[in-house]
Amino acid sequence: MPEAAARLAPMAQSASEEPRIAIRNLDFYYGATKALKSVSIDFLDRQTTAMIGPSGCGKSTLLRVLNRMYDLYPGQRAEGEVMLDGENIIAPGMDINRLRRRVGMVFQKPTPFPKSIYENVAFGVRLHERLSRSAMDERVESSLVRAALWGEVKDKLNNSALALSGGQQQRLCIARTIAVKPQVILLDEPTSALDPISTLKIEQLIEELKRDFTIIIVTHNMQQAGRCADRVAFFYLGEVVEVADATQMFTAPRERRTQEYITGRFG
Ligand SMILES: Nc1ncnc2c1ncn2[C@@H]1O[C@H](COP(=O)(O)OP(=O)(O)OP(=O)(O)O)[C@@H](O)[C@H]1O
Repeated sequence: MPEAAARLAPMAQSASEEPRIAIRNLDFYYGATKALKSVSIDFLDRQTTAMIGPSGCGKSTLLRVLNRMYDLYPGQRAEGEVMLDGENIIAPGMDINRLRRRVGMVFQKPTPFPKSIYENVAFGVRLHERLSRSAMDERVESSLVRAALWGEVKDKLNNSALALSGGQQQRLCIARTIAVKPQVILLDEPTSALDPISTLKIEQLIEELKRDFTIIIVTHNMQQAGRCADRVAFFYLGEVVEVADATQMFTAPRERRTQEYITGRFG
């Protein structure tokens, strides 16, 4: 790991069987529509879990619960337990700013701010921490190094982020996310708008980042789930049908519906 990246890494331990997030009996409603039905699942620390399933099965809804994005919309509500390090994050009274610092999100389409490359990374850090100029420079550099973008942008940090390619913009969004030192990173189909080379770079990045973060990725791409994930969860009609190690999921799924989905018989 390059020196700047090592400075950002909170710890270097092997993957753990400890759940970072433990969800029990989670129901989610869009008004009268029940989009998640009694979902129970653990997301393990320093592992990548892929959520797969046909369109409309509730994958994005679960991501939206994990950083309480639904809070902004009247009529949307979650019931049950979503424990992050022992704290129920869907309970009233949860500090949403603190939660969003702990749970970062990268969206399907790259969403850089219309600001410089430097400011894109520094902006979120300033919301949470007061750093000296040199400490901020160091944070920006280490985040860009970890997002495998530093070499491409180090001489143009003051240029607009919007002038970067789509793949570079997505890595910048990952740098922006890790700069605030979250515990969990949510990725909602992060490569669906990217070319194969950029996709490969993001997948390599995910592999590297899981040493320090709990990663949850939604993908429609079975090969991607196979390449990136330690564990895979199959969702269908708002329910978790099966959670298994990636190898087992793709070679010997327990449930008939999982097998039908991963072999392309529906979805
Ligand atoms: N804003 C909304 N209002 C009402 N219903 C919604 C809303 N967003 C999603 N839903 C419904 O909730 C269910 C789950 O949707 P969700 O977007 O979580 O599925 P998904 O598995 O992520 O699908 P996709 O793979 O197509 O992104 C679907 O039945 C969908 O129609």
